Amino acid sequence: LGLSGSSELSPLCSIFYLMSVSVLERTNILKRKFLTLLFVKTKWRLCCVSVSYVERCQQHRWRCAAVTFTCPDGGLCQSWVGAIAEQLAAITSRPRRLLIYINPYGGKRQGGRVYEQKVAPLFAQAAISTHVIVTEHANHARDHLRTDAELKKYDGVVCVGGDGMFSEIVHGLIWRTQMDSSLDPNSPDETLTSCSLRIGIIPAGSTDCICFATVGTNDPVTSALHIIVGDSQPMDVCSIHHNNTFLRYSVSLLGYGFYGDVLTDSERKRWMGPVRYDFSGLKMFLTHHYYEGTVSYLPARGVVGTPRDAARCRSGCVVCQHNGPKPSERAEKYETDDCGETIRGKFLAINAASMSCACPRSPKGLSPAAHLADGTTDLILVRKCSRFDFLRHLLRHTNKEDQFDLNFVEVHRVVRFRFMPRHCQSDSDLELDLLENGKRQIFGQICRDHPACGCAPAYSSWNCDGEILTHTAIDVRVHCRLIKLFARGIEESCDAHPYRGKPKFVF
Ligand SMILES: Nc1ncnc2c1ncn2[C@@H]1O[C@H](COP(=O)(O)OP(=O)(O)OP(=O)(O)O)[C@@H](O)[C@H]1O
Ligand SMILES: CCCCCCCCCCCCC/C=C/[C@@H](O)[C@H](CO)NC(=O)CCCCC
Ligand SMILES: [Ca+2]
Repeated sequence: LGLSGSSELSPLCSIFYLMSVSVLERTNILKRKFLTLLFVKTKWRLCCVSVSYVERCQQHRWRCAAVTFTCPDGGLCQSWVGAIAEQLAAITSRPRRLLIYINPYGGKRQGGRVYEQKVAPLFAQAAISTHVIVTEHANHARDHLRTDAELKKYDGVVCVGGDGMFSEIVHGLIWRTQMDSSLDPNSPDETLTSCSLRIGIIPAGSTDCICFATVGTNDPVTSALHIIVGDSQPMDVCSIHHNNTFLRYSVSLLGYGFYGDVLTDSERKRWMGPVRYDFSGLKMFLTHHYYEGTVSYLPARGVVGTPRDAARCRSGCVVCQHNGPKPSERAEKYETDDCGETIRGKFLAINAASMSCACPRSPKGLSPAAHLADGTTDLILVRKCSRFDFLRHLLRHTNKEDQFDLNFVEVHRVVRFRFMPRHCQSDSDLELDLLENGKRQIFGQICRDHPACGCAPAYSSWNCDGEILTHTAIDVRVHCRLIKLFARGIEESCDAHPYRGKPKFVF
């Protein structure tokens, strides 16, 4: 059966479960329509073994397929089943028990249906036991993971929802892990402990950028299959602090200015569903606000790769392997005053992308050459420019042109950065600010909504993986490979893959 050695990437594709391996007696076969043909063709008393496996399809999608082997001898058939069962039991990376959180209100509100119809049957066939919690309010999953969940009982945690739901799981798990290690999450210099439980994402949100950028598609069945085969993909996480107080973690986009404003505006339009981002995106593009401030950053040293590379982070990425955490280096403390480079200016957007942030809206992402697990984030600064130029920059996220090849855009690969909005910078600035704010408090809302008056707000908000941050002055630090996903990174072009399409069986 081609099961000898590691079956993970055999020409049979990944034979991934045994639950559906069944020995069917003649009477059963008669009842099953799909096997009628088999029965008709065969004259002997018949035994069958059905083996399910993963088949690669187009655009990084995976599907479950099955092949049925027939055998005239019941004893031989049982020994096949025994041999396959032994091979599967030897694969320890596959999860047996999962804790699952479903957000019934994410994206198009289809999370519950998607799970019941597409995912639960696969988990059942794969003999994975599940404990399912349908969340009742925001932060339900995070708080349950922080304190109540009996994590020892599980091999992984799965969220059914979007990036916001994933963020809840990340916050719950990281917090719990640091508490168990007696670490202080409020200290930005703490070397955090990596979470041992892997996280699975069944995409059912509006952007689903973490799923898209780690799997290559937003497809619940594909994600379920990556969980079942026990894939593992480490991921960087940024911690965000304000005055030595922990605010949040970020794994994808941390954006001030344009993306912060889009998020703030779109939250008021949640009832629209995913299309809210298009409305708010257009509105904020027309509003064209810029923000003043100072960005200081520590460039990533001794790493391979730059944000302008043509190479992409793909399954088994050598850049991630090379740059992964090295005990002495990653424990290094950066002195508070040593913040490498400083840039002061007027920005339409300040974005930090810890991974590509590829999503259906932008298939190559905000920073196409960013890496999932290299311990760095790409800091993208878009300076004040004309609407026309900003549109050129934005549109380049959706085509093959380089969005960084513009004189008002710069990008740096960093391990830590800080942002200080201009009006927070000094006492004299603060006085000026108070004076200006007096006017703005009266006109603030009007000015946000009526840009024609020419009075722009002084502050934007940070969009942290789709959540709004409460502070503008922040200190951001990358923690290399703090979490792991049930994923393997995007595989090289599926169409060129030797195992794509119908597998060939050698008997
Ligand atoms: N039962 C619930 N009721 C209300 N809100 C919830 C519930 N469960 C989770 N949430 C919150 O809903 C928010 C959005 O959910 P989710 O991320 O699943 O979808 P989305 O925002 O549409 O997608 P995306 O994040 O991909 O743009 C999350 O921030 C989460 O905290
Ligand atoms: C006027 C022409 C505009 C063309 C713009 C195309 C640019 C698209 C880039 C998309 C980058 C998405 C980054 C992902 C961020 C997620 O962590 C976050 C949570 O789901 N989503 C958003 O904030 C939602 C952000 C949606 C932004 C539109
Ligand atoms: Ca990274």
